[in-house]
Amino acid sequence: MNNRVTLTRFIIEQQANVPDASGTFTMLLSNIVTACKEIAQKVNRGQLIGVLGSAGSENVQGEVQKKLDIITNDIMVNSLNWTGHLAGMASEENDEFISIPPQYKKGKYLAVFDPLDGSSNIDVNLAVGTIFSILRCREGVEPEEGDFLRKGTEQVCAGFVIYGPSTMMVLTTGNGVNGFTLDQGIGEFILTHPNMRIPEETSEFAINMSNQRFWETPVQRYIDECLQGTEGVRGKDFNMRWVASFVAEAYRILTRGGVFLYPWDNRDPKKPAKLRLLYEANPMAFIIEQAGGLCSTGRERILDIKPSGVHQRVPVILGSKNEVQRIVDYHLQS
Ligand SMILES: O=P(O)(O)OC[C@H]1O[C@](O)(COP(=O)(O)O)[C@@H](O)[C@@H]1O
Ligand SMILES: [Mg+2]
Ligand SMILES: [Mg+2]
Repeated sequence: MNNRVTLTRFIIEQQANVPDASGTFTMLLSNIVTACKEIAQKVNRGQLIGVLGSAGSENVQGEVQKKLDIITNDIMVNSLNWTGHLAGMASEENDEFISIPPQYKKGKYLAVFDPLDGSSNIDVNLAVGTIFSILRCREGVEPEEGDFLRKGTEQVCAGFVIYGPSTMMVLTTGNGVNGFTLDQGIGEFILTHPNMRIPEETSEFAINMSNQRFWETPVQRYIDECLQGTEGVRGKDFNMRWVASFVAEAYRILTRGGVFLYPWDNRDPKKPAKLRLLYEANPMAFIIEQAGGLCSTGRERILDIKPSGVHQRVPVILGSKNEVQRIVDYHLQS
């Protein structure tokens, strides 16, 4: 007998425990899974199908778009807009939120996503990913921007897919975190990492050190103390990693602990933070907290922030509980 648990079976079994579940959410998630499998195929075939390189355009955030940023966004939008489960969508790659075409029914959920995270890594063949979050919406109506501006605590589901040596999906619906590996042979995600937990202690940090001179004092202090190793107040040596792919950093932390910082900095006064709240920080914060970690701006829990805009950016400090708490304490003391 085959005891492998597919993602589809996992979701259906979880929904069976929810009274009055209509199956809508299960079907929505299944559509996201299909989109991510298609993206995995494109990423994997790379230049064989001519998808690498720049598209020569800019997105709303003034970032140069890669061809794959656009291709993956189209895949997500076109896989989800017809299903009848969504009232609308918002994406990193679209200035305004995305309406459901008039010929299709509007549903009771909103999907927000970063279709290709870490896209600067695509041309150098390093891991990239897709991040998504599902929110509730007033049913059957054309949403307004305000419908998207919900606190992270209100997320119904958050997940990310990492297109690495293996393609994996990490998912939470607020009941722990589970990891699934895509079995290319049968085209199904299989539960391989049940109940992922982040160790509370760590001696590994991830930060873009090239921004050091722009950080605030609490972050300077924390990193200085890590670098002093056994000779400093921490009394132990730290290791450093920086993949420049949020999904890869988060996955590493879920697997072996660690702390990730993309903190506030004063490099560009118009852009004091890099990561976007709705479709990067919030879904990751939900996952990290569900796995026993913490996620903060340094001054505020990410999941408690009331969003002010669909593309709002926030400082992000996440990972092993005791380490994030230490950095938050340094902010409180400053
Ligand atoms: O290039 P930097 O400044 O190190 O920033 C890397 C960060 O930017 C991101 O690539 C932003 O995501 P996008 O690629 O979706 O814009 C994160 O994945 C990563 O953590
Ligand atoms: Mg991103
Ligand atoms: Mg992106």
